[in-house]
Amino acid sequence: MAQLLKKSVKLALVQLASTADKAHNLSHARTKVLEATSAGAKIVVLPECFNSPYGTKYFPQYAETLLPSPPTEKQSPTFHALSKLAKEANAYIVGGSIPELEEKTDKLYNTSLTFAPSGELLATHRKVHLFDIDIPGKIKFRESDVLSPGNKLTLIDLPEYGTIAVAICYDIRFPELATIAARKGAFLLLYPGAFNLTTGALHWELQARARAMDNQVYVGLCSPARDMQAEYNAWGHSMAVGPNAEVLQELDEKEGVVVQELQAGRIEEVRKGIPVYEQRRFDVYPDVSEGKIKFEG
Ligand SMILES: NC(=O)CC(=O)C(=O)O
Repeated sequence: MAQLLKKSVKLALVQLASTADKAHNLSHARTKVLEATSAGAKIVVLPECFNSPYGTKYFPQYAETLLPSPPTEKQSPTFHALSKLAKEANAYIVGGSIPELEEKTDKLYNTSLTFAPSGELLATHRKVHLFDIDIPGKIKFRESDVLSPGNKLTLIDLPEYGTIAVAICYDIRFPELATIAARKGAFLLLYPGAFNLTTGALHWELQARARAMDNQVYVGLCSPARDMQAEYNAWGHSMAVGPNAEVLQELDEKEGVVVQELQAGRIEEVRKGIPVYEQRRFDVYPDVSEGKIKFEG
């Protein structure tokens, strides 16, 4: 059987310290991405809301318009900055996420853009599951007060390496997405995400390792660096997890870059050792990757 990851590749998770200044954030992202690609990374991931503060009141203020595609420089400076950077860095860039305004409907989304080394936009993922939680005395957050949810799963073919899946933060809590992506052949699940001091301590590593373990694939989580002056304090701890659910590398809460080699053949080795892939009982329960699944917007 063909290997899911066709050849070994270095993945970079760029944990950025972002500010309220979008232009600064974009140029800082460029510096850190080039640092990662100088270390050999060919797939580079940025954090959720990497060019703005994270919070419902900021989404309208920082939103960019992506449709019709390609947008003008004025409609989306981030689209153009990332496209140019992918070309300059000669790498795939999974551009974390940005607030998006769809002008036609006046709806806002939390959206991730992935670019090829040619600078071409390969895929757009709008966060499917909105982050609405209320843990008394700890944290209340309601993305749905201002955002609308995306309506599709996002699988992206990187011709030299194989298929990756991109989803955003709270999406990781819904294992169906990960399972469908893995059964459709993804070797890597990527989640730009900004957990916080409450949920990060509880679930960040657990979610990453669980998605890797359930599916025997690589998982990458990329957070903003923690800023205790900001209203929302991100957890940090960007991490790369292997197909045996082992944490391969993890940052602390400060700015930093993980560069991790993903090994061709490792997924198959893990699946051979613990062959749950062949032991599933779809005669007893349904296969969630079968049936009606939306991949197109
Ligand atoms: N910020 C998120 O979308 C999700 C999160 O913080 C959590 O699931 O916890």
